[in-house]
Amino acid sequence: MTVKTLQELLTEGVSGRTVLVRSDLNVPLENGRITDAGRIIASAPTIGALADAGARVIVAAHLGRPKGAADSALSLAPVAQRLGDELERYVQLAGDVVGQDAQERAAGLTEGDVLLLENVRFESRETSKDDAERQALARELAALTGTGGAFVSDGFGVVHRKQASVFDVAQLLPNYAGGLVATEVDVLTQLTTEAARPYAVVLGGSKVSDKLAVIEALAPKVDTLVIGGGMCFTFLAAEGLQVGSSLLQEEMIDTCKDLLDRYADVIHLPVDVVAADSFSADAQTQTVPATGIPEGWMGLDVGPDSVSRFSAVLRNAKTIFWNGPMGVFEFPAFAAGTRGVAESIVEATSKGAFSVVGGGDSAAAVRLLGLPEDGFSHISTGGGASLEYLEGKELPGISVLADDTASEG
Ligand SMILES: Nc1ncnc2c1ncn2[C@@H]1O[C@H](COP(=O)(O)OP(=O)(O)OP(=O)(O)O)[C@@H](O)[C@H]1O
Ligand SMILES: O=C(O)[C@H](O)COP(=O)(O)O
Repeated sequence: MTVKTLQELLTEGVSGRTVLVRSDLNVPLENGRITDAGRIIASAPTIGALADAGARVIVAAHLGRPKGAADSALSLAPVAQRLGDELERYVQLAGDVVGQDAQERAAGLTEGDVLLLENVRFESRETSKDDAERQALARELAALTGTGGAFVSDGFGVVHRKQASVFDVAQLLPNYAGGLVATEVDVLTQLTTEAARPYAVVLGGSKVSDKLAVIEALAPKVDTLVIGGGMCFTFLAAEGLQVGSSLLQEEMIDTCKDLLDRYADVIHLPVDVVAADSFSADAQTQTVPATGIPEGWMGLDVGPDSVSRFSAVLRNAKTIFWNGPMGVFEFPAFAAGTRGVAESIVEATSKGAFSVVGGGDSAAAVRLLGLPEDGFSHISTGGGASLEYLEGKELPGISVLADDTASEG
């Protein structure tokens, strides 16, 4: 498998060529303001290196999940501005994805210019299940690069999606792995091939259904699997406990029961929870044992005893992968579990452990809670993508890079 790197493209020379870069600039927004620019900051070096080398750079990216039509609330305008600040150069924003404005702007680019296309998911063909529809959009994206064009895949957070700007376009242009994708793959490979023991995985977040496959894949390979966040209540219910009105995926209870039977020694669940009488920042709260969540109350964070137990294991781990917050960290009253677990991971890292944070929300939690980013060995830009990589699934946006027919043609 030959995957060409950004460095190889730069060595070939990009001056005067148009390079299409797929980045993951899907950042959280609140009232149109970016609350965490991590993905923009991580994407800037590849775009900057190409622009500095004289390429005409066109960036394709998505924001949120628009329904295949323009939606002003999901415009990339704030992202273009922030990316420009990061690159210290003007980033133009096209008014569409492959329409007249994008075409005219692409044709007018000069060396070192950066053009961000409007949210690529405003085009319904981007996410279409119909190969022909996606390929048609991919042809229009590739056409923006004109003669001598190239494609750089740098949106690690989206490489698990078989979408036009991630997968199909890579088959139409000489393709290269961007610096961010290369780094992410290198780091995650260390977790799958040479993890030092004890190896602990911490999973939280809200959807147990999304993470069951990764639990199934990782449980036999790790020493400890800590489960917190909204997903722990389906496991607690599988142990026969009452979980009040906590998040519960009833259809998953049997599967969780089966996992608990098979991996009883590996899986660690909370022993206490911070319960609330409503899902709000100023709810009434009480800390209760996991065996005694009152009717009508919902667990919104793991409790202090759970944090102590989780921390005792995590402090001694040599490899740690963490995906998903332990509680509703966005509300200060329910942030202590996430903070406590994160601090133990930082402590383990300072003693030599290799730690990776994967997941948009977990990475945002690290920054929003003011934890030191350099306290972790690596903060991945990919949530679903890093989980699917660890599950051993094929990632379309990576495997397509091995198909270098376009580069040889
Ligand atoms: N006990 C809980 N009840 C309800 N929601 C919770 C609970 N604990 C955590 N959450 C919510 O889970 C959300 C994060 O879940 P998610 O599974 O999306 O995390 P992630 O994998 O880090 O993110 P991403 O999928 O964006 O990469 C947060 O918004 C948090 O508030
Ligand atoms: O936020 C993410 O995990 C990536 O940007 C992918 O977004 P998606 O889950 O909407 O495809």
